[in-house]
Amino acid sequence: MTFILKPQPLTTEAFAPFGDVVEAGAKTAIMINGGNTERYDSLARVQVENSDDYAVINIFRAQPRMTQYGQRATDKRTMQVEMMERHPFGSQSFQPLSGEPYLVLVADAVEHLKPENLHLFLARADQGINYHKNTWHHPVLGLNKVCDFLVVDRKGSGNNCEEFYFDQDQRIEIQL
Ligand SMILES: NC(=O)N[C@@H](O)C(=O)O
Ligand code: NI
Repeated sequence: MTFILKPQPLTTEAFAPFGDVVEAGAKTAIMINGGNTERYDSLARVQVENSDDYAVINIFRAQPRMTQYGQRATDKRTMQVEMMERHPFGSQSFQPLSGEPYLVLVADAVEHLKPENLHLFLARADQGINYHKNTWHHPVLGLNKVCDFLVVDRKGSGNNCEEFYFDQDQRIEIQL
């Protein structure tokens, strides 16, 4: 039996158990620079675990996964979900740079993931996300074309990436 995942719109409220939505207008702006600029302040915090950890700024260039999984006869686009990961020592944020929507797949904070623990969101091109420390998520999911993301996450000692693989006989599909 295949477990089908359909995306819901990304909103601050729906995503709150997993992290923050980083978008202008999510909060009232502070006028700065003599009224020239709106500052949407502290939309998210960079979480690091240890005193000698530090935050880094990266760019991820993500290949579109849905296209990689080809087109069905019904012209639905599909992708199989095989694994999830989490970062126990820090948050991880993704801000799209390519003007494209993208998918965000997260899961409830349980140790043995089941398909029903998964939650799929469709993010607009003007919405970023910040996974809180230890939030289960799928590696970045570009949608329509190669997409760049500005990524802020934690650097430091220890293994900051824990993976969970679903049983091979458990087929889980994203369908659009
Ligand atoms: N591995 C890595 O840096 N990327 C993942 O953490 C991801 O969420 O895409
Ligand atoms: Ni990650």
